[in-house]
Amino acid sequence: MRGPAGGRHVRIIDISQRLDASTPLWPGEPALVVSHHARISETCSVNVGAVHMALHSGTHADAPFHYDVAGQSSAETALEPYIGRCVVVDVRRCAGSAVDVGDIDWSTLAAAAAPRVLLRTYEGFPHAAWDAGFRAVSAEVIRRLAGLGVVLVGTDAASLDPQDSKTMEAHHAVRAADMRILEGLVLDGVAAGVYELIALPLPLAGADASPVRAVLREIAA
Ligand SMILES: N[C@@H](CC(=O)c1ccccc1NC=O)C(=O)O
Ligand SMILES: [Zn+2]
Ligand SMILES: [Zn+2]
Repeated sequence: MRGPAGGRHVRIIDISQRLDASTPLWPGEPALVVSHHARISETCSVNVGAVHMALHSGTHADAPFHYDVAGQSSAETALEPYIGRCVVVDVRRCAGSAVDVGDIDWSTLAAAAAPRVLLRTYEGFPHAAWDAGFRAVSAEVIRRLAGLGVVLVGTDAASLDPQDSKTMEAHHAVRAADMRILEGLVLDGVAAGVYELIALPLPLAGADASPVRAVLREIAA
């Protein structure tokens, strides 16, 4: 089938938050501002804008530099982890404050043979307000995923570690296994299963995170 752009028609599921002044922010972070320093008028032929945004707002990729003083910035990190086969795992029934080893069906996960794992914790993404009680991920889950060869872990929560964490155990387990992280995904209505993920960080020099436009493509059966 041919799509509007003339290419083969594949269903693309956008799993990115919309970025505007009401996008929920980590407490104390600066609000997103898109400003315009040129406006179409009699003397100017174009609109031209600039953006000011917190790097851990919206759907984003943490760069290793976020949790490692010697880690790579968004500009330096390889892109391979951010494109390819992934599995969406439904952990909505998880009862604790963090996704634990017992909340995951490991045999189904291993059978998916996907080097990228996205965890769906929310029934519905909290677009209207910051959710301080988001569900973190235990470091043991990260270690188990690393043991299966997973190179990227994503979550619809704001972070892998609890908001008040001082130890950042999940992030450090990610660092130990040199994995990559996506946070703030929107997985509402996304069925558990295997997809192709595309979620590329921008080559922002020195940045500890980058916004991504994260999408899933359905894999033809
Ligand atoms: N750990 C979070 C982000 C984070 O820690 C953070 C983000 C913005 C402002 C402060 C933060 N942490 C600090 O105390 C993350 O996983 O990306
Ligand atoms: Zn982050
Ligand atoms: Zn993080």
